[in-house]
Amino acid sequence: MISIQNISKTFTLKSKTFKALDQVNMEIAEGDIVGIIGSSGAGKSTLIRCINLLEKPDNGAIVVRGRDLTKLNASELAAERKKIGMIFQHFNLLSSRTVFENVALPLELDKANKTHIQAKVTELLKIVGLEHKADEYPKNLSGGQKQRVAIARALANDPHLLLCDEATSALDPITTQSILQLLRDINQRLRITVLLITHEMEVVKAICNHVAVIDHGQLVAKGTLENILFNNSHPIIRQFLNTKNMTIPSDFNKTLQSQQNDGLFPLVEIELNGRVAFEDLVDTIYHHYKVPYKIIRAEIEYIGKKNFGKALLQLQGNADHNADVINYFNQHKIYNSVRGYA
Ligand SMILES: Nc1ncnc2c1ncn2[C@@H]1O[C@H](COP(=O)(O)OP(=O)(O)OP(=O)(O)O)[C@@H](O)[C@H]1O
Repeated sequence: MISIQNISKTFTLKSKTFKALDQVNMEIAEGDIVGIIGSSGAGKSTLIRCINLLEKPDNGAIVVRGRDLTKLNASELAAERKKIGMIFQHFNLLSSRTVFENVALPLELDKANKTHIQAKVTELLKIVGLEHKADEYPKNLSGGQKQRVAIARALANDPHLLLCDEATSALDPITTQSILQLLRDINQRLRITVLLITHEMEVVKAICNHVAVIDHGQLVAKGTLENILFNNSHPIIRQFLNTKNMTIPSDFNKTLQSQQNDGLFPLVEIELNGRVAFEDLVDTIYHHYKVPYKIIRAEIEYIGKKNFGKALLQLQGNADHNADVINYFNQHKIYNSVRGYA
């Protein structure tokens, strides 16, 4: 268990002070994969760096497995830090060392013997799928491979916690997915708690079971991914959700009008928030409100047992019945907007 208790951090630059973290409280259970999401400058990196005391918080406690890291002396802190791995956006590998030597570095610093280093590095390179690259130098690796080396290095001292600072931000989408899968695999196989910071909701959705949202140095929301998406009216959360309008297919767009006229039906875009299953929603529209409909587009995903996403529906009932359906959306806090009539 990691308990972040009332952490604040102020930076001073040219006699100006800036509060990067403001009384942040957070509990992280062992085995969780927690995503910390926030805009640029929100304080994500500062928070993650406070957890292993790369930044010393102004006040508050960082309690890791029962010990408050802010109260430890230098050698005690060094010992605790060994059990907290960290990876970075730009990998931070040593270019003059081979893949094997990069991964071996923490073990060498720890004065491990050669036999142990050989066995451990071989095992770690196997976990990250890079046994065949042991003798390569970082310059000959792809971004994804470099991050795998960095992950292997971060695991060298058998950490219980892995901190990931924008670990996939420099990678393309496919490589991002493979690194996220590797992190999930490590979390499950090695029972390592993972804390990752990102500005991408897709990263959070891909692997995190808990989410914390940080804005201007304050924790503005935290909970399971399902809960965060369920209570999605917070402006910062909305900023991270795909709130762009759906594209209306060209056949509908051609005849789209802004006013209701005879023979035209409203195109209603809805945002599913987990309160109503899409299957039940369309069933209600048809059977309860007796409104025929067309599903023009739908981008729906299940997270846990709840569905989220968007759909564009054409309601083909009479004006009163269509209005009843829209009222039903409003009652269930389903964001909706009439995009036009076609
Ligand atoms: N060492 C420092 N000295 C002065 N100000 C700092 C320092 N580190 C961070 N800050 C400031 O603290 C604020 C939070 O920075 P931080 O890097 O934690 O944000 P972030 O959410 O990780 O942003 P990004 O996603 O852009 O990396 C920013 O305004 C930043 O300029």
